[in-house]
Amino acid sequence: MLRVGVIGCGGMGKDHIKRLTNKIQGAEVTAVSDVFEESAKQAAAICGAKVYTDANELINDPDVDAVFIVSPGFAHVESLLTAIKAGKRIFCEKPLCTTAEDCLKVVEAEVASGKHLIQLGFMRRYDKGYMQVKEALTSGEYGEPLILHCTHRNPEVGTNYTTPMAVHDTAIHEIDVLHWLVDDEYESAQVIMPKVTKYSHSELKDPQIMLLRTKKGVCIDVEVFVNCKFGYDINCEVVCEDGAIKMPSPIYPSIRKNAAVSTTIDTDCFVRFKDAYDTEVQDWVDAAAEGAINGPTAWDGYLAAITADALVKAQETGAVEKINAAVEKPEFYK
Ligand SMILES: NC(=O)C1=CN([C@@H]2O[C@H](COP(=O)(O)OP(=O)(O)OC[C@H]3O[C@@H](n4cnc5c(N)ncnc54)[C@H](O)[C@@H]3O)[C@@H](O)[C@H]2O)C=CC1
Ligand SMILES: O=C1[C@H](O)[C@H](O)[C@@H](O)[C@H](O)[C@H]1O
Repeated sequence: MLRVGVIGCGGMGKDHIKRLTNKIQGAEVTAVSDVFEESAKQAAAICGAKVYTDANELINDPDVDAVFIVSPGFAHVESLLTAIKAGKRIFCEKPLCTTAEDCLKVVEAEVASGKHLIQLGFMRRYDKGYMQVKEALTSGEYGEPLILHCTHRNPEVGTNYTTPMAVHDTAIHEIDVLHWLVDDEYESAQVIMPKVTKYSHSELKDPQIMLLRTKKGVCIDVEVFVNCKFGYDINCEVVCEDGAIKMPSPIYPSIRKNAAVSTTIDTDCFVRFKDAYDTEVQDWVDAAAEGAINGPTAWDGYLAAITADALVKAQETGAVEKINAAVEKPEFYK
């Protein structure tokens, strides 16, 4: 039984604790940590785990074999470096870190440890819809991908949510999954700012249109609209030489009533990607027995971060910004 310590007991943290406690085979939560003790106590009530307010103490607890990092992105780097030093297996929620510089520190530390320790929570690679699109692309039946049209729509966000977060907190999912889909790397980034919705606030330009070009010339547009109000609406269409592949939306009944037809749109990621979270976490637990990592790695997190940094710069300049890795991909990740 893999004994897991969870750092960060907020919305995602509690969702993963319930998952690890009630759904996942081969793991149990033995410790939880949060800087707000009450949050940790609430989480401990779910799983009967030990309560910490210091993440480093949890990481070094001998009853913790593996660490789940679900604190805010800015807090990931310290926990990652501490857990690598302690030789613990790690599942880190996205983003790996909020800057490419910090991601590189983590990559270098993991490589130096000589052990594959980190899986990153880019769960869309485990989503059935994205996997079906990738299967269609890999079949070769539709020729080369040319253009991708995507949306990432949230019903609403809080006043702590700022313009750069649309990139490193939200679009980071598209940044990772889309280059994986088309099996290519990014070359440049640009951001176009439409008229701001009345539902936004002074620190957030919303919506945004993010444009990415890959090294093979595939052009991608991602509409990020985090105050769309109508639902949690994730779409992806790949236009190819011999056809267009549209990712299926979640299936709900079509209701006819009062001379109208309606269906359901999810309202958050926890429902929309529930199966993907379950699959990625089970994969991480199962791989623990072999000391392997099958899912996205810290290097994937670094690649996402250099693209995110370019998009954040493009938010400010409005220009097309180049995307370049500071280092070659280490053999360790090949
Ligand atoms: N994969 C996905 O689709 C999603 C991923 N996430 C990720 O999960 C992480 C947490 O996000 P949320 O739960 O939405 O945030 P949240 O703000 O609801 O919860 C964060 C929790 O971490 C605690 N915290 C802050 N600093 C800490 C530290 N140094 N050590 C321990 N706990 C600390 C806070 O007190 C809070 O309880 C983020 O990295 C976020 O990007 C969040 C939602 C969806
Ligand atoms: O990771 C997530 C969620 O998956 C949502 O899609 C985003 O909109 C949110 O900002 C982010 O925390």
